Amino acid sequence: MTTNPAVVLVDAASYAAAVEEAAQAAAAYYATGESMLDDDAYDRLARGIAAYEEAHPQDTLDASPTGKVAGGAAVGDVPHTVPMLSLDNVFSAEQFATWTASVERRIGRPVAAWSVEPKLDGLAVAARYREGRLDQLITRGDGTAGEDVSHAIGTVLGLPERLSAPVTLEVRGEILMTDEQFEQANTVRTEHGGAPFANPRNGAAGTLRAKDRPYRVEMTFFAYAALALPDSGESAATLAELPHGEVLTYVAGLGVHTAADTAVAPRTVGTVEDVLTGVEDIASLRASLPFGIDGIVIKADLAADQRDAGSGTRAPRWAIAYKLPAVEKITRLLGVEWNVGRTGIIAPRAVLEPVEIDGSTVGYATLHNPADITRRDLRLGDQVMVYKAGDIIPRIEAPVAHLRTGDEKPIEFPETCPQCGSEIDTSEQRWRCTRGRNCRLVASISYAAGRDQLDIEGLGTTRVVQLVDAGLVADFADLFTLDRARLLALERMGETSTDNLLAAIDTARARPLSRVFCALGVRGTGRSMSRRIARHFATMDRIVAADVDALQQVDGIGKEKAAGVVTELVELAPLVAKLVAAGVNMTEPGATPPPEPGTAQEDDGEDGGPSADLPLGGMTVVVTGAMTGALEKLSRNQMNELIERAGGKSSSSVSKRTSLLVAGEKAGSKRTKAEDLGVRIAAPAEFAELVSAFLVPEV
Ligand SMILES: NC(=O)c1ccc[n+]([C@@H]2O[C@H](COP(=O)([O-])OP(=O)(O)OC[C@H]3O[C@@H](n4cnc5c(N)ncnc54)[C@H](O)[C@@H]3O)[C@@H](O)[C@H]2O)c1
Ligand SMILES: [Zn+2]
Repeated sequence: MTTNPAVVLVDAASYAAAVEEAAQAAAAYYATGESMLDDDAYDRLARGIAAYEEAHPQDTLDASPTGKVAGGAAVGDVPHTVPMLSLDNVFSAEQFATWTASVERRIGRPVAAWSVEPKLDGLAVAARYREGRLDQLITRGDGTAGEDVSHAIGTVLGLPERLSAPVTLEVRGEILMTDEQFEQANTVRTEHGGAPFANPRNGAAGTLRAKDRPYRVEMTFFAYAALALPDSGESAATLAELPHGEVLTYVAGLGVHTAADTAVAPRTVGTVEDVLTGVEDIASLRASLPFGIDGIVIKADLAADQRDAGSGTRAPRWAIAYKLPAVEKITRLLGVEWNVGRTGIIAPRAVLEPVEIDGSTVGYATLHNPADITRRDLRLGDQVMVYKAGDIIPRIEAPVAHLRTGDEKPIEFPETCPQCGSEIDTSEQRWRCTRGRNCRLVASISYAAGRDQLDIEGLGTTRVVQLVDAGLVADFADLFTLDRARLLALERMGETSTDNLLAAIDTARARPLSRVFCALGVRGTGRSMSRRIARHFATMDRIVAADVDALQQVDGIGKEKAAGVVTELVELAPLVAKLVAAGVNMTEPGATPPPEPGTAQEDDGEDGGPSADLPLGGMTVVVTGAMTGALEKLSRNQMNELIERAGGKSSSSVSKRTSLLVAGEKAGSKRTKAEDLGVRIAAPAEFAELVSAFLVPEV
């Protein structure tokens, strides 16, 4: 397990700036939970500060967070009877072994037993019980004194107002929000016009201190220690002598909540090896827990071992936090995509500024449903807290509302199905395309009939929906065998429109292979890639027969894409067979197939391959502005097809590698750029002449 690198501070000025930033962040973090940094960013800053101080001890500033509980930021006026300390950290099994050795050296004997428990990600509080009644709730503060937050008594699950026995003692533990409580809290807050909490920890920090709110939100307490108070009486001796594990059992018996009833219950073990097994167990359960943990705490279990190890000013020497990598980062919400599933469910997905979390780069997060977006008050451009642990799909916890600039924009919801264009059924929380399971079919047929594919005039989405709903087509090959009489029976299909449609479909039967292949909708093969594939293989048979290696011969296809295409083509084989049977053209005019493997390769003496004799052989051509003359009627896609038929490569942007810019009227920035770069520029008429032999009327 590794940690992210520390911030590197190069001089006294950047050190001072870092100290100030850390102090501000910690103050915000402990007061309201509204820090501008995520924990990982804060920890990297704090480590950078500590490293600088180690190299330049004389420069150390008073405000430095190093060695202080709560980074020196928290305050309070209720003294603790025994300091409430922080914990030192280790990040690996090796560091842990080094630490145990140092404890054992200090106490002069092996540690008798270890307790292993979750490091709960909330905030520490001390709950003072007098004769079984909850009397006072105090925060950790700076470790020596904390704030009185007794107003929160009664709002925290697991911290009963009455114990099952009239004992006097102080229970210490963590107050947090479970995932469910967090969701609940943000719902209530946004309903009251408030800003959502960025994550459960901030929610707990903000809620614990808040008074006089018009609503109540619930939190949960987990005890992890108990100690005697001055008037504890005879239980004082018991508490002072019980091993840690038994203290937890004792407080649980009094009715206080501990982690014992969770999947990561505290355990007591004898060896370092068993500790590490426990660490792994807890770490592996992290993603599935209904509350957040940020590590595992390991403690010497026996009171005598703890006493002999003692404590420093910031942390005890008998306990350590085995930190787990940060699973939350702040990043920006760039956009929302709406994807349609197999059954027509329309699911929003957040597009994020890519951020590294726990070793992987996260660029997307789930958003459940539109109501969820509204409820969480997410806006485009928001800084958001993103959570990703283990194999779970990354999710947005909440916007970091205090980082808003005012430039955030509302998220727009689609008005029609983003896949097929039909109406959306918004009656349930999860929106659904009214075409349901047929949505994909409608979309794939509409795509196949589209302008850049088979270009079937008169076959728009509405008509496709009609054909699909009437059960006349189950894939786009069925278009070619439509029955005139059944078409006539449809609503709004008179003789003329029926015959026009059938004629348009018949014309489409003769489209070049590049378009027929494009119509299949294989992932990653849009217009220009389909043309490259069709020109390379010349016939559908060869495309279908191509293996991963053969496909990689096509410009722009890497191993991964090739494998994807091969797999999809296997699935599409029945559709292709149906198209062949329907008499659809399966060859690319003018393309020469690659030599069959095994046959002697003909050497034409040029490395440019077959395209070398063509007028645009080896050239990269960009088209801009309005085409005129012989080229006037050609769409941009058809222009690109023409360029490729004539042996060139079409591109959409001008660069140093552009060989020729075809610039029509109203050519703008591309022309200027070509002039700047000295790229050859041709007018449409000049270009038409150059490629006249390839200017065949489009079939
Ligand atoms: N984002 C920010 O701006 C910001 C600012 C300051 C601190 N922080 C974060 O706070 C952390 C440091 O805070 P810290 O000093 O509170 O220390 P800590 O969270 O690293 O560890 C000590 C605390 O762990 C808690 N704890 C949880 N489970 C426990 C258990 N089973 N037994 C004992 N203790 C347990 C206790 O509250 C204890 O005080 C860092 O992770 C840092 O990233 C963030
Ligand atoms: Zn749809």
